[in-house]
Amino acid sequence: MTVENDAAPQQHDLESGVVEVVVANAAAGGERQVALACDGEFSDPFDIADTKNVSAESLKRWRKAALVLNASRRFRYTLDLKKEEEEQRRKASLLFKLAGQQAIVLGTSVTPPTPNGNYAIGLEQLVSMTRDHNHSALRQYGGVKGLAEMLRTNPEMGVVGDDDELLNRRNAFGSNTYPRFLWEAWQDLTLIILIIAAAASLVLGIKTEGIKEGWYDGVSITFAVLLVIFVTAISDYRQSLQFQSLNEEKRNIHLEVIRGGRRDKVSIYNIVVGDVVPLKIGDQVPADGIIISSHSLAIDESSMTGESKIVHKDYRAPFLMSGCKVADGAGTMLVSGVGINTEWGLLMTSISEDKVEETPLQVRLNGVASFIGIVGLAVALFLLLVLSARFFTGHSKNPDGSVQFVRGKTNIGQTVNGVVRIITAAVTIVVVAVPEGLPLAVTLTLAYSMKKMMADKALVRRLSACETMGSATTICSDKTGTLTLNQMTVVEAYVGRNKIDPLEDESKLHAAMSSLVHEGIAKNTAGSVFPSKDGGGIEVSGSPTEKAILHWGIMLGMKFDVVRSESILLHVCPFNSTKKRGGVALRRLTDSQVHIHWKGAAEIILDLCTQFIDANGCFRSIDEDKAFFSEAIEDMAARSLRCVAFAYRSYKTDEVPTDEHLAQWILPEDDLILIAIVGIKDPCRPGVKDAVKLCTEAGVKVRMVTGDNLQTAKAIALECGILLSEKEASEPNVIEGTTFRKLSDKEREQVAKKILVMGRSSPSDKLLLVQTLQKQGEVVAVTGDGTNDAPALH
Ligand SMILES: Nc1ncnc2c1ncn2[C@@H]1O[C@H](COP(=O)(O)OP(=O)(O)OP(=O)(O)O)[C@@H](O)[C@H]1O
Ligand SMILES: [Ca+2]
Repeated sequence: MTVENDAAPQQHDLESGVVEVVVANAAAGGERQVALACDGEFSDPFDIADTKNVSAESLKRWRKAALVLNASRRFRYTLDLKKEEEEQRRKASLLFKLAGQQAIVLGTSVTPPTPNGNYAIGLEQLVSMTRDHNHSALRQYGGVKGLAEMLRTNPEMGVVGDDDELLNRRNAFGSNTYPRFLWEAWQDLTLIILIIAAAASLVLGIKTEGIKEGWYDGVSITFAVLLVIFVTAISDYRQSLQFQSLNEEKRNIHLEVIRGGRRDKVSIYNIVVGDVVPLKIGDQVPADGIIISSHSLAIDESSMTGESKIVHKDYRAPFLMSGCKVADGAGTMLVSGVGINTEWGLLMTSISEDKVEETPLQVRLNGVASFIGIVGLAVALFLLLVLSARFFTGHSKNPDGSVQFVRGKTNIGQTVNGVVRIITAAVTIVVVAVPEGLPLAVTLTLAYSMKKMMADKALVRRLSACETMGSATTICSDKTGTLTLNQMTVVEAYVGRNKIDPLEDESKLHAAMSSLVHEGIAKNTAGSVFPSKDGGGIEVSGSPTEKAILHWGIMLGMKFDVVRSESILLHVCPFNSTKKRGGVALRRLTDSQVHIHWKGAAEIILDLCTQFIDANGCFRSIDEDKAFFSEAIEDMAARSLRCVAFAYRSYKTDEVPTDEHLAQWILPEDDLILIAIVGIKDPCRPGVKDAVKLCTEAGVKVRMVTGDNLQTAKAIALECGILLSEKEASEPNVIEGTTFRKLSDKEREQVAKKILVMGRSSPSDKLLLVQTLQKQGEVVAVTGDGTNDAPALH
């Protein structure tokens, strides 16, 4: 699913932080989706935790099947998710090792490349190099550059990307899909007991009462059993179909690739070998590949290795594995393996899925049903023993008073009849005791509610979420993208002390000044500007905030490609939600000067500035004017604008770290010179006010927890009814993340309940609030669309 998010680098956040109920927003054309989570398991679509029932022996037994009946439905009293997850990770890492050994058998020696159709390298060589992380092979193929050449792709422009070429690549190297298997199982103790009982009744009935009368019991039990089996099977089958389509949807991540110099959004299934894919924090590595360029790139490989370990990747460790997450930094990769040819694909085909999950209520009811069944069985056995003992010791009498069994006198036929009567009584108890319909009723109810929610365009990933969500007492919602539309436009801008009005009017700016503005916008961005497909206009990619800023740059007359080519990037410190700023270091080609540009939350950047540039292009100390800038920011924020500031500093060329130390360079952020401040409008989502009101009336308290400026948050909260009046908008109802963080545990508990708006919160502040509320017995729902919401959602 595509999630547009403002917090810069997250596009597939949902995949990184999933999430119980996913509500697709119909109004936004299904493009935007909001995730709700309630206290549950944190897994992702590519997560090993999705898979169950893996064992070495059962590996062999997996069959492809569409019909999924739930295995071991009866004897699970609790959902031990933690343990399950651990187990799966263990199994996954085992498989991973096995796969590794397999690869070794394939041979790690470097085979010279053999041509493959249009390409100078064959599938086998690519696969073995990628899977083994074979550095010497990569070196022999000429590094990532040489490999790109062999694969007929350009590290900057990507593949040409027309349909024919993509098809060729798919034919030569496969496509990025892999077969999935469902774990077929149906085995249900109560039903088995009933089937045996039915058979027994049939035999006994016919034996005691003859064919004509005796079949009633047996056949009616069989009928009941069949009815239950059919209804359960049909509902499970439909449920599994729904889950299948849902999973497909969930896995169908859309991501940016560079094709023909443009940034295209394509489905993960359409990635081909040779594609150049930009990666940023929160993204998932969509296929196996090799790094072309990277800046502080760190990858979370826990989904592959089972150990939760963040690995740093650069030209020294250039191999990326599909299915892993980008934990930090940014980079671009060259795809060298897709689908079944990746480590992940291998794993996926060997692990089955048991998709039908149970809610806690279902598990408990199943437990009760099983328990009653077992008690019934035990009582029946006990009865059987007692009656048999009585019968064979001559204690049971016929209605006429005669003893039923006398040793030596009663003939075999009569004895058998007596025993059969006893067994019939026992079987009757079993049949009566087994409450088969109980779990079935719950399954049907849930399936029905799921269907209803689907009709409302809400995908329920975890059935238990419906139950838990129903008892939520409070919602912690993020702002950007959930309460607001995440459609941003710059509506106000200051360059130096000058308010730019109209926004495209650069005429009052000093030339040096506007060149710095252009440099800051075009170089310090994770977004991009490129000609649109039809050739006429231009397109802008990136997070909504980045897009808004780039659009403003274009309005000012910035030529993206020209500005980009005027300097070389030395180092990037990508934006993240904790620091709330991102920076780059660049060397200008004209005068070899090194500039370090920062861009981020306005008041935070302003605090780092010691100077600003005045109308004549001269540097001036900021001391006297700081109040002016602070006021400008406050004023924009109070009108619900998001404020972003630009600043820069120059740096001594000879102090720039050498190439091998460049990756570890911590960009200096003191003594900055303020360039510009912009106010970005992000309108409230229509209907939010009513939704908040509905929640409040239902007794669910809505709180806003946002990474944005407190004033902006306050203004939006007033707009959408989370804050009812200005009067309410004071501490502790409205609080900054840092203030909340610094409180003692005790104070925090007192404050947490009162918080309605929390601004400038880091991802861990969001989590802290949720945990504090949970500690007080609240059932907390979390909504969010960004990686900054992931810990709290989890
Ligand atoms: N690409 C960016 N570059 C620099 N600064 C940014 C960028 N995007 C956002 N900011 C700044 O960081 C702040 C956003 O922080 P964060 O990502 O934690 O919150 P968010 O996801 O936008 O909001 P919410 O938590 O409500 O969804 C903004 O107020 C803005 O000033
Ligand atoms: Ca958000």
